[in-house]
Amino acid sequence: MTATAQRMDGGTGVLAAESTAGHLLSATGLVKRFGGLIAVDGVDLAVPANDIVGIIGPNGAGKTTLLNMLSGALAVDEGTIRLDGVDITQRNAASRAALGLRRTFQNIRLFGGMTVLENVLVGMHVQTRGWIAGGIIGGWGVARAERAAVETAATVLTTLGLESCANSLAGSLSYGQQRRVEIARALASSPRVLLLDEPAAGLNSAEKREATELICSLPERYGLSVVLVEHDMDLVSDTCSAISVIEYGRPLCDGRPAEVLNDQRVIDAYLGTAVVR
Ligand SMILES: Nc1ncnc2c1ncn2[C@@H]1O[C@H](COP(=O)(O)OP(=O)(O)OP(=O)(O)O)[C@@H](O)[C@H]1O
Repeated sequence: MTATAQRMDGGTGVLAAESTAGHLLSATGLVKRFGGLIAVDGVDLAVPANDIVGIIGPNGAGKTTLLNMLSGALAVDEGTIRLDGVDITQRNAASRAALGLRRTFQNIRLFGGMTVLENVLVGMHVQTRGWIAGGIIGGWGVARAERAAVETAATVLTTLGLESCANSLAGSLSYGQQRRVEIARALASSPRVLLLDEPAAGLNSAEKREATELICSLPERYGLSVVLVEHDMDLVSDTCSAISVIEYGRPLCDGRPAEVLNDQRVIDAYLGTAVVR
């Protein structure tokens, strides 16, 4: 059974506005205003452990704003975000990252003039600082902590099929490989929840298939949950066990992919035609 098939058959996630308790990541009543514009208006989210949930909606619906609030890049105007039951609403992005909430960006943000390995190590700095401090206190020495970080980064690159690119400049890689490096960079710090903002944007169909396989494999391989914002409905329906739809910042509906992607409200607001599966 492929990773995709496993998700389609075995996903247990339920994204339910009425029940966010007991989930790894949950948000209730999130609101974000930009002046007079309400970009996110009362959105709830419930992400079970080891699951993949999707957030879809038309351009400008508020999906990236929602991810920015979850990651801590944007302050929340109203609402509460909890990670494993702990209220993280007032914590900044670095603090949330240290607790295991990591993200990738819609626009690739690699350092093109640095190697792939260096990019991954930079992304691990929140954790490596801890390792280095622990190393000094425990008598390890900085060099050993740094070696451990390099080994972890190299292992993630190998797992993602990027070992042969480790010493290449990130800017010299194909678009698909760069997106993969972004995910590797987030994975190297052992996140508990990974927020992916349009990971298939700009990919060709072969790269999209690879991205689908990779995303499907993440919960089992890394013991994490994924929140996926994406416009590619094949990727969404092949990876997510539950989808939430937002329109004009407000929740439109949520449920399993087959239900949501054939819901007339979603077809009218966003898809145009049903996605029959
Ligand atoms: N920093 C900001 N200042 C003012 N308005 C903003 C800001 N960021 C987003 N917006 C507005 O908030 C609304 C939601 O934007 P957002 O980028 O979250 O939508 P989206 O669903 O991610 O869109 P897309 O699918 O095109 O990426 C839009 O009307 C956008 O113009």
